Formats: sequence, C-alpha cells, structure tokens
Amino acid sequence: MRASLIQIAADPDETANSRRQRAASLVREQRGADLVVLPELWPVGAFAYQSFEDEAETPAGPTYEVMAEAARDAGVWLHAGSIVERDPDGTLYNTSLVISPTGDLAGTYRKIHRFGFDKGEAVMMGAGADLATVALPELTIGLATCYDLRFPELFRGLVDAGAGLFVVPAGWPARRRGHWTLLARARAVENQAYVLACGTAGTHADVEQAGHSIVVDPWGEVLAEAGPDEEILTVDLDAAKVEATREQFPVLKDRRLGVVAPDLLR
Ligand SMILES: NC(=O)CC(=O)C(=O)O
Repeated sequence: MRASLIQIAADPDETANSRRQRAASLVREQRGADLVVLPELWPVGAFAYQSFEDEAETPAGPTYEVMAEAARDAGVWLHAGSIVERDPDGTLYNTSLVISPTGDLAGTYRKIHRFGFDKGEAVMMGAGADLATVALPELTIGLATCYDLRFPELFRGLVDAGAGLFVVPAGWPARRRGHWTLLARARAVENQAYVLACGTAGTHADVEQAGHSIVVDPWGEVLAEAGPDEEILTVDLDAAKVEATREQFPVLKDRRLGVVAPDLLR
C-alpha cells in the first residue's frame, strides 16, 4: 500500500482557491499511490482564526469539488485534510474529508478535541461527537486531527472500531515539534497501528509550522519523516504488518478495561 503525504505550506500569500488548485495538481502527480493525505485546514491556515467565518464551507463545498476531481483523475483514496465546515445551524467545525478514487465522499470527521484552551478554535468551533473510520481495501483508517494526538483514548476507540492505520492531518507549531514526533510514535506503539501524520510547512498567522510530517509503523519505527519545508513523503506500507505485530506481541489482548475503565464497558 503506497501512501503520499503532501506537506503543503500554510503561508498567507495565496488565496484559498489558489491553494486548492495547487493542492489538486500535487494530488494528480501522486497517480500510483493508494492513499494521499493533506494537512489540517490547509485551505485557510490552522491558526488563521480571523478567516474561519469567511472561509467556512459545507463538506460538499469548493474544497470537496476540487479535490474530488483530483482524486478521480489520480485514481487514489484522498484524505483531503480538513476544512472549516459550517453546519446548517451555523456552528463551525474542523472537519476532515475522505474521498474515494471515484470522487465520492467516503467519510467525514469533526475534530473532537479543539485546540486553544480559552481562545481560537476552542471557542470558535463546535466539538465533534463521533469517531470516524473508513474501510480502504487494505486497511481500515481511523481519523484524528492534530490536537487529538494528545488523547490516547480516542485512538483506542478507533482500534476498537477496526482501525489499523491512523491518519492525522495537522497544523502543528514548530515550537512543540518534539511532542509531535513523540506522540505520533506513542500512538503507533501503544495501538500497534500505522500513523500517517501530515503537517503543514511555512508560517501562518505568525505561527511557524513544524512540518516534519511523519510515518510510523506498528512497531513504532519511523519509516519516513519530512523536513520543515514543503515536501511530499511517499512510503510503502505493508498492511499485513498490523495483524502480524498484534499476533506476535499481543499487548492489546492484555487490556483490563473492567479494572481501569469500567465505564467504557457499559
Ligand atoms: N494545533 C493543534 O491542534 C495542536 C497543538 O498545537 C498542540 O500542541 O497540541
């Protein structure tokens, strides 16, 4: 299974539309990949809070339209990163879109853990309420976004829902890059799953982005890591490695939910 992570820049020198066109042409260049991934809120910039209202769209809006055509042309599954979604009731969400090789919307995920504590996304957006997985031919992918990476219980929930690969689009700041790498590896090791974490490059709203998109295997080994600038990481994954790792070192079978989290069993 070949995956390409497109670490596109978040610099404010482009409009959302020109970013969409540029991202679409990069997706088209990935013909031959099975799965292509874009980062969090790349049409807007993850920290461009002042643009959220103006750039909000529906899951079937301009980002989907442009990226669906690109996915179809390239014949790939496309995790199109996330958009600012406006629900019909007016609430904004940080919503990921997964598009099939035929251009259909195969899944959406509203970011559950909102970043910013008492400002930014945390106060401007609603919190997602549902876990999301999408079954690809080789593996089921579990969806999470950026700050979600700090919440291991979400990833365990995705494993219980069948995930063997987590896709994590992000707009992670450079000043916390150490956490990004550590957390991506931790989520892979503890869940014996692949992690494809795709960040943004450049600087947006004065927040320097970490870049350093990373692919980690189910044993926690880093298969590929980008630098800080725009870059495309292409990696071959062995889908069978998920089950093989879980069989050879079956820690997930030793969970004691009845003791440590009885509420989860209700
Ligand atoms: N931007 C995010 O969603 C998360 C983040 O920056 C972090 O450090 O966590």
